Amino acid sequence: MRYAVGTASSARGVTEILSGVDLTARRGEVTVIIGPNGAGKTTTLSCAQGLLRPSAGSVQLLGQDPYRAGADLRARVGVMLQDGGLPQSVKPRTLLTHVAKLHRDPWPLEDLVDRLDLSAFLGTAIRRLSGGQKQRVALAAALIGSPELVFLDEPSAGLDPQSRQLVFDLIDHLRSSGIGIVLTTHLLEEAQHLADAVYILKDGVVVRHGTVSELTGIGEEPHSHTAARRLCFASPRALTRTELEDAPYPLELDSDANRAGARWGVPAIASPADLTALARWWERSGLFPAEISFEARTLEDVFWEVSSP
Ligand SMILES: Nc1ncnc2c1ncn2[C@@H]1O[C@H](COP(=O)(O)OP(=O)(O)OP(=O)(O)O)[C@@H](O)[C@H]1O
Repeated sequence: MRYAVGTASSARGVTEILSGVDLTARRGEVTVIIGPNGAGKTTTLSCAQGLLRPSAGSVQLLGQDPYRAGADLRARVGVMLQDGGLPQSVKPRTLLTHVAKLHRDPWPLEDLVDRLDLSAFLGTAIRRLSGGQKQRVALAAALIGSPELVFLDEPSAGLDPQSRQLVFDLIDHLRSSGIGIVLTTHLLEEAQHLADAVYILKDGVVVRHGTVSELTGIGEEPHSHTAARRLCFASPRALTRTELEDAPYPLELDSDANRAGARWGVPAIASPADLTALARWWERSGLFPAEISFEARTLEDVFWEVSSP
């Protein structure tokens, strides 16, 4: 799909926000969209939900065009927006009970309350709740209708570790119940942990997509000769600025300081030639690493690789 908006600021009067997003989310899977601020994640979700109409391409939501579809389709989809979108003067119990009544087969309220630990503030007006409490109420509101598919825009933003775990457990439960989940997050560790499929968006374009294993080159084919690896080495001494600038690849400092014994990471070693380039740099610098190893690459490594200019 593509999505363009008319603005006064651009030369042609139109700004294209999404210019090549091809995304499929499956039932019983967690599809995670990641990307820097302004990449187009929320816009993608809004088009997928039928809140915005793509200017080109098409969107199918449970087999229908969400922009034209009626209330029947909306009732089958749960949505948690980034800004909550909750009525501020209402109490969570009133809100959830009301929304439940709009659905044929709602999620039992007490079960949702337990899973999201809402009981302590069910009777407090939403405007008086903390940010993390509001997030959990917004998630409950997205789920109370027992949707077949849910869109969650940064569901764990601002949550403390315990609440985040509750949300993870609930997402696992949704997945194992066969519900499709599409979510955005800035927490790459969370994306790596939760995702069945990952889409990396940059400037309105999907620049990479696949399973975590496919993107990081780990997991399914650990001995694949083509998969990039992260190399770590322990430096026998601190590296000088000139040496760092001369390195054939950007180095990441894994230790707390650049000193003797510090560990350094090289994110993507993809071939023996890359190793040779690194060894040549060690030779030029008179460095003989005390230890060299390969590490599994993370989604974060891939993210930095594709988001650097
Ligand atoms: N109605 C609009 N008119 C003009 N520009 C818009 C409009 N809506 C969004 N944009 C721009 O589109 C781009 C993508 O916005 P979007 O909210 O989809 O990004 P995002 O990836 O969700 O960002 P974040 O991580 O900050 O939430 C941004 O540059 C934003 O300023």
